[in-house]
Amino acid sequence: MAKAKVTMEVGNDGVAVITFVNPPVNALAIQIFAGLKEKWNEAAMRNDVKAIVLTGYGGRFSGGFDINVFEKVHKTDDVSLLPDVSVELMTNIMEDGKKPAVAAVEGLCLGGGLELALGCHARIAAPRTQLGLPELSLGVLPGSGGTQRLPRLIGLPKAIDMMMTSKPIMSEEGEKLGLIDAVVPSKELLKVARQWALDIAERHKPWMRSLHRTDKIGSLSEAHEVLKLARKQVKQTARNMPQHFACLDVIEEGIVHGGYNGVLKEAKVFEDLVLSDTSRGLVHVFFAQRATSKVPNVTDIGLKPRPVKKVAIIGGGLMGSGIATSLVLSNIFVIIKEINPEYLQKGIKTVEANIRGLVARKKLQQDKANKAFSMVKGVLDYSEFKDVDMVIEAVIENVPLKQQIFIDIEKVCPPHCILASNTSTIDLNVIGKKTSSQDRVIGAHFFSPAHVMPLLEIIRTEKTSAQAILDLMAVGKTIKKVPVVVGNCTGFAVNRTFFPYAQSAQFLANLGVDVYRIDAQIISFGLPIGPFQLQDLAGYGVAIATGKEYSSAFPDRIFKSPLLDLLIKSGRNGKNNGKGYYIYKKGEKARPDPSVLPIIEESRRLTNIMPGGKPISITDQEIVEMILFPVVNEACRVLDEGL
Ligand SMILES: C[C@H](O)CC(=O)SCCNC(=O)CCNC(=O)[C@H](O)C(C)(C)COP(=O)(O)OP(=O)(O)OC[C@H]1O[C@@H](n2cnc3c(N)ncnc32)[C@H](O)[C@@H]1OP(=O)(O)O
Repeated sequence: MAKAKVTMEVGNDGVAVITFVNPPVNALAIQIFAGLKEKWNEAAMRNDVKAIVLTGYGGRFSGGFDINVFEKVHKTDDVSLLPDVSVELMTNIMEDGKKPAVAAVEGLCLGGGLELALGCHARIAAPRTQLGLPELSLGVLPGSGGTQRLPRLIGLPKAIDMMMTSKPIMSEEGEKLGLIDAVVPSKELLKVARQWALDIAERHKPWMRSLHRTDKIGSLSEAHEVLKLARKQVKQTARNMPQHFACLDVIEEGIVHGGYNGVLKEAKVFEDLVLSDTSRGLVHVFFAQRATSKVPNVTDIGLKPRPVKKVAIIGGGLMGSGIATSLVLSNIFVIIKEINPEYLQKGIKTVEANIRGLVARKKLQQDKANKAFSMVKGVLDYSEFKDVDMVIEAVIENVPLKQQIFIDIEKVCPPHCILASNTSTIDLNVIGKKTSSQDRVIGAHFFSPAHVMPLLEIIRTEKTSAQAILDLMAVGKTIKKVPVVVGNCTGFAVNRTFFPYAQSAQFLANLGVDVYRIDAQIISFGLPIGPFQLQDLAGYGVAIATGKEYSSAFPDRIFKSPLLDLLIKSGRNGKNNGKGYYIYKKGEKARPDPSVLPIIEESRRLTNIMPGGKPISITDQEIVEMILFPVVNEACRVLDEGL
């Protein structure tokens, strides 16, 4: 990787083009800011420079501030490692400087990158450039004036939405909103930006300082209403996220006391947030997610992923149809095999419903949906398996059935075909035992709903070849999942880590703690639903089947509760039949079902673990710890065993 640097070239037209160079995403490292300051000051001083164009090297403007610096701050607790650029560089030198500056943005323009562009006096973009302020997803807020300048350019509601969701928009939308002054073909980007900068210098175009604008913000009372609504939404969607509330406070400061005061408060709050536990956690997640794409002896031995164009899914149930949906949405041809026309029809209909759901939620355009519909085909036998590149078996968790399927597919598929199973618990060596192709046997564990959840757990055995692992990782990336390669054990890494979660919840319920209180505390801690509602959603059959696997694999740390059996006996099966710990009615929110309480009482009577026969007294904090600490312990075991 080239060393981070900033270059400047002054043309005969009197425009200085300042370029920052730090591939692959031109992250704004400390030396980039130092270089920018130096070059900007030089351009300001030189008589032959009339205007400035700011751009990024290699077709990507910038992926934002260098996140490695956050990591260093987290290790040292030393916030002085953060560059102090918001006021001095971006406001005083750039925005209030004596020469006009135009940002020429392309590819990526995120975080601090967009903030640099906002500090310029106009922005020209190439088509489909991503523009966004994703800082909240790292536990911080935009720290270089973004909280102040973005609302002033595009209005409060849209600016708040972009910051709260951390989702980028495209330059075409940016142009409509007033964030971008013109979208031009990539090859004309610099030419147009240069001319634009000269036009500003000669007063043919307005010299706009974003921080001084007020025209898009509306009246104070309107702004208060927008902020009130935003706070209400955050309470529902991110109630434990300090950065969301802090960001709204900082925006409000600028609305009430002016942009400059907003920038000052922003810088102060930014430092506080960098040191928060939330930021430490989310920055860890950022690097950890990327580290998953580097697997020793797989991604570093010069192998190239082979193309996977056609995939067969065996079983068109909830998982199979969800996986099929993911694949066809990424232009991979899918055949779904079922055992009878009725099941097959149901599977195909589920794929169609999944795709239609995305269109209805405006996440997919109709023409792309039509293309996806055309990529899936249902079959009842193996005759179309002769040219598939991968099979993903997604039938019920039944060892003999899976073994037979693997014997069959080994016979009918081409020799390069990857033989994958979507099992969530069963040992892959057992599944592939009766084949002689164990180097091609691999786990492809998706999470329900498979077309929505990003995680793809890839399970390797000692015999799985590096090529098969690499191919599945590449498919995972193509279908926009986060593929994580793990070792083979009961429950693999994810469910193995989480089995104590349901166990502890059952343990507490049998100790007399109210199940709805437990769910509420876990939600309040930040999980989307609690353990009992999760059981309702997954169905009790799954919990009982997997529970048996864990009992035999880890007998020394199992709590056996009769509650699920009692629930099933009383005709309950969770969301499936509308009756579980909660009542489920179409179109209504799930609500607690008081008639379940005698069944829980019966379970308590049978387990008889309440001290003195009375419910234990426990604080809310202890509930969270009793449920999640065992999960942390199990995660440590998973790491310790090298899985
Ligand atoms: C003061 C400011 O307000 C504060 C900030 O700006 S905070 C930073 C805000 N920016 C962000 O959150 C963007 C983070 N980056 C991303 O979302 C994505 O990397 C991206 C959309 C830019 C590119 O995605 P993609 O092309 O898939 O590449 P991806 O694999 O993620 O990244 C490529 C490499 O660049 C690194 N990288 C990406 N953005 C980075 C950043 N802002 N800082 C440091 N490294 C970064 C990645 O770690 C990865 O490194 P690796 O190859 O060694 O693993």
